[in-house]
Amino acid sequence: MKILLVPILLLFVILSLLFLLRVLLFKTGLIYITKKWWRSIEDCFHVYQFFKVPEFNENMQKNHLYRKVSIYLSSIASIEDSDFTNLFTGKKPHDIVLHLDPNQVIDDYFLGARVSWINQEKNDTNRCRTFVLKIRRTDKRKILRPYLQHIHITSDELEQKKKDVKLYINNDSPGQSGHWRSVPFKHPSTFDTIAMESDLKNKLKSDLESFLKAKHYYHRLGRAWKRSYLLYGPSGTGKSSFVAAIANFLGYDVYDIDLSRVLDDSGMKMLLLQTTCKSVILIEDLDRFFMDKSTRVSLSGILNFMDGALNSCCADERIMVYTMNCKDHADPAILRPGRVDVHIHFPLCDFSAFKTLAHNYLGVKDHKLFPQVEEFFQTGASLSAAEIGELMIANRNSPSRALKSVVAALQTDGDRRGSLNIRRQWTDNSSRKSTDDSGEQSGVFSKEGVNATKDIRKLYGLLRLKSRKKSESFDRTPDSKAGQSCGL
Ligand SMILES: Nc1ncnc2c1ncn2[C@@H]1O[C@H](COP(=O)(O)OP(=O)(O)OP(=O)(O)O)[C@@H](O)[C@H]1O
Ligand SMILES: [Mg+2]
Repeated sequence: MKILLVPILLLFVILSLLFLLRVLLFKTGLIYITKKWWRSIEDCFHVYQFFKVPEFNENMQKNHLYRKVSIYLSSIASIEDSDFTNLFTGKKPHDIVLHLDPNQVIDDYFLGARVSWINQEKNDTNRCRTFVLKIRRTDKRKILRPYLQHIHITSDELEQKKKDVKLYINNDSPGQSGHWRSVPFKHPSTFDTIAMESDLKNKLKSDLESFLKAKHYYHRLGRAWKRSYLLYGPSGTGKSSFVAAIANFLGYDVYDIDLSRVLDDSGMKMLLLQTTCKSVILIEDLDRFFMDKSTRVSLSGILNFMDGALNSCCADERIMVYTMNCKDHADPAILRPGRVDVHIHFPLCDFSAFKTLAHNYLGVKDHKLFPQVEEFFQTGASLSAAEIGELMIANRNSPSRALKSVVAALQTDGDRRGSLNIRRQWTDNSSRKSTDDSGEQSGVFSKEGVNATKDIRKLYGLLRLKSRKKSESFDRTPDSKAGQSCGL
């Protein structure tokens, strides 16, 4: 027995010592000191190359690579883990930016290799600042080019995200065409705040994302790298808010064209020429253009504008958005595939959109009045999201009162606009397979309805209750034909 006790005791002592050592290393920070020592020993066995990125070139012009490296280094994880770092407020509220201290060194890892950056600052009269990249000679051939490319791409993306979005408004005066005025774009609308079928919303988001990646594809086809969306539907259903959500999602500036202020077709061309890439170009209420003959722009002026026909450099990386209340008055030439890639219908509210609004505006996910509200929607009554939103804002302190006021408003929805909006569809024609390797689709993204006479509305509502599941499926409507015609 005694013979066994000694090794057990020994094992216990060894384990306790190891445990204590672990606590000592990790709790006191000795592990970092050990790692540092190990690294400096390791460094002795490698040959390094140094690459300087000075802030200015020999002509004292700014070196853009310096700015990109600075943006990139502020974003990498190792700056947060470094022994010390400078914290500054960013451009946006609550934004905190990390900056290297003079002569601070931080590590970065790329394709399994470790590189170091030194923020070299000379305290002479010119206060010349340089980033120095230290890279192992053995890694240089493998990673230098892709690493620099990675810095370019990452810093561009970060800049795009941080950029203040601007709203441009055209301001033509006699003798001065193509003049834009800008103001900061502060619209808070995002894809999360828009009440819209989540499937449709996700499809639109991925449509935008795949467009962004399709530069080479468009150029290979000899086409302007642009994507155009037609948003149509009754007033107050979220068309303008959706444009703001697109701009906020992409970080693109918005150029909002007021056709009544454009002097002529050449003014229209000048406006397009003055827009910058990475922007949303918006023409609101395009249907009014066909009814209101007072505008000085001709149909061909509009068509050329939509095509970005001047040349692809002034239509590249643009999202064109047109809004309308109704497509009926639009010239078919405007709606033809290529001019409008995607048609999105914005219907009046249905019960599911109402629930999203109740959640966003009142913080309510469920309520005893919901079944009553649903019943009204099923009998064809409906209101626009704007109308429901206003009622909810006015009664935001009392969800019950807010919902009662929505019920009362649905009760008095005399013209039963909602009955035109009964069936929900995502018209997605499988024959319209994308030819775009980025996976983009053209088509109609719509909720569309059928006409029902006043007398059968109630009956229809009951029937719909039974056949609801069927009507949720993909369906074809006159719009889906339009979608087919847009097919890629
Ligand atoms: N689908 C929606 N989701 C969330 N809010 C909405 C929605 N539709 C409208 N709203 C709210 O209603 C108000 C008006 O919406 P918006 O201006 O986007 O409508 P619109 O379709 O552009 O109307 P119009 O055709 O009259 O220009 C906005 O304040 C917006 O917040
Ligand atoms: Mg609008």
